[in-house]
Amino acid sequence: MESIKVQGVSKRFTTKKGSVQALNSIDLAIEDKEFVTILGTSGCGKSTLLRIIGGLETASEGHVMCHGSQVTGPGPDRGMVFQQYSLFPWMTIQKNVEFGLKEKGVNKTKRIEIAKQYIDLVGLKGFEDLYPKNLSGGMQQRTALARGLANNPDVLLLDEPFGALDMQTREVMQELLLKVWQTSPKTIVMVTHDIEEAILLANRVVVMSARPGKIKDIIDVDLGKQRDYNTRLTEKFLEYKRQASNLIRTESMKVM
Ligand SMILES: Nc1ncnc2c1ncn2[C@@H]1O[C@H](COP(=O)(O)OP(=O)(O)OP(=O)(O)O)[C@@H](O)[C@H]1O
Repeated sequence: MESIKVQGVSKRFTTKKGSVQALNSIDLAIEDKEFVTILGTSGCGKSTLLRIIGGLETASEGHVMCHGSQVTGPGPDRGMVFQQYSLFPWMTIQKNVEFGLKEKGVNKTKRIEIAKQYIDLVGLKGFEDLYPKNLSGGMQQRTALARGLANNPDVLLLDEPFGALDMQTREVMQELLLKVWQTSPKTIVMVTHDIEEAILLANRVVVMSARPGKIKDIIDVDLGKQRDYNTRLTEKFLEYKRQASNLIRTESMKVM
């Protein structure tokens, strides 16, 4: 069953300084419980595409369907996690993770239980009563991920969620996300400019061309579901990396 269907989506931004064609005729169908990563050079329109799927931005042409309904704005069926973790600074970690559940009307006992479960999953047990400012960037990002997961949306949209993290924390978070997807699969669409991350996590990598963003190629990643850090060292992984790197290099040359 299709989860997301992007049909003929183009986007032009008009500002005082002129207009920018960010996306050009994007067609993309994402199956239920797929993990799709969107890879491309800086400025090719990755975030714009994700924001249109999330309903935070409108398409100039075309539309997006989510489980058969046209996307006209943000909705609880699509959760988003951004690079800037956008936590509420006046709320504790526990309250931040509970926030979406409260909005959905989940009763107090249940939401405390669910929030604790996800705080535990992202390795923040014991930090529940602290405020975001008391945590490192990596811990804040883990909180944002826990909040996104706790809401249990049908579709999780991730915009460079690990972009600001140091390499080691980033790898831990990638494995964590893989574990979550392996144990409770859901549709995930993630924007990244990290080729290895895109391959390690996804079952399909969408490679975009330089602006105006179009889909240049889609790589089917056949690495099985049980992946971990060592998967990066396999021949198959390196072959996907070669393929994606060549596509990206061609596009980067066009920009320069
Ligand atoms: N709100 C906006 N107003 C005007 N132009 C915009 C707006 N948002 C994005 N753009 C432009 O649209 C193009 C695509 O931007 P977008 O952020 O989607 O690219 P990206 O691939 O996510 O880039 P990066 O990898 O650098 O984050 C860029 O040229 C950007 O400057």
